[in-house]
Amino acid sequence: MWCSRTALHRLQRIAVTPLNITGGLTSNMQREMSTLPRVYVTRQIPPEGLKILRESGQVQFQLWDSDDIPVPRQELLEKVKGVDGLLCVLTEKIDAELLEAAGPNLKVLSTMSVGFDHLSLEELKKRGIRVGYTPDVLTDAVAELTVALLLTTSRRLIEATHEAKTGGWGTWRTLWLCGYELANSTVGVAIAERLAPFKVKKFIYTDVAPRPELASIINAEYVSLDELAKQSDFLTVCCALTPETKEICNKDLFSKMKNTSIFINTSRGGVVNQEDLYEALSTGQIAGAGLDVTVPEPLPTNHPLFTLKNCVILPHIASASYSTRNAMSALAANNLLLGLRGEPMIKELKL
Ligand SMILES: O=C(O)[C@H](O)CO
Repeated sequence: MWCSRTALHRLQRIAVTPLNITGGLTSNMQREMSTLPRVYVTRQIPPEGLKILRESGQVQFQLWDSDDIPVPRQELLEKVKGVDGLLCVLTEKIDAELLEAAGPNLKVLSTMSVGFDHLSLEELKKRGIRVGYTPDVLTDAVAELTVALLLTTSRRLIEATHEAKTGGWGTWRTLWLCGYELANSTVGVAIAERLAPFKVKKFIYTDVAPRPELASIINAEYVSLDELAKQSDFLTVCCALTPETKEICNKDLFSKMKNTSIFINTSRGGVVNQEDLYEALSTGQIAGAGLDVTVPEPLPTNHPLFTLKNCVILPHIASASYSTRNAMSALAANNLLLGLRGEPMIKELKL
């Protein structure tokens, strides 16, 4: 079903169901719609984004009308043929095969994500396709979840509720289910503002270069990755997955961490070598890990990491609040429309 605002408004008057839209169109309406840029949306995105697309009057779009399963690859390759714009989520691999299938009309790709490791940037650049993405609008939700995951892991909340529910709760014991406190700790982070009230002693961070404007807000010290590993009581990872950061959290890094340290990852599973992490957790090299992201996703339920009491695993929900997902959806829709109009996007990746 291809939708545009004008056609929809007129159709409301003749009260047909959406599925009958194409059949109910007059030839004028069909002509009007057929001149609009065609867009394929690979997921049933949250309502704010869909509303923007629908009411823009600027595009006709078709969508994979489900949030429960991703569009099958074969279907996607068919649907993108000849489109001018594509709005995708992080489950779609946008590579040479897909761009070939889409053909030369494709001028704009908009992903409803801050991460872009599912996009082949080189192939997009080669074809002059502009790329929109959704940074910033999810920062609060991700920071909140990171704090929740950090506290859940360090204070062993999953183990504790399990014990309470399954009869493990005997007498009050002096060291039972003890964890690690944020108070007086050193935290290597990008969520520092959220953690400041917990009386953290020191914030440290690493990046390709110091970021004094940001660091000064929270009084964080720039250190090397080695120092970050050595000093952090809580180490949180929030970098993009790129060839440079692939498996940057590996045996070498874990071996430098204190065995009382907690490792948190809310970025991409690919920045961690999971075998090395399993080793570090099971041998007591580090105290615990909280992961919102893994390789693969979903992580098979028989994966060794699930057997560890000191590993808390969430199903990639860091940005999952209603308001944030709607904001991401709206930003992705607006990026797409601006791109198709040849205007600067609100958030555009520099290729
Ligand atoms: O890349 C993103 O936008 C996030 O991982 C989604 O939660």
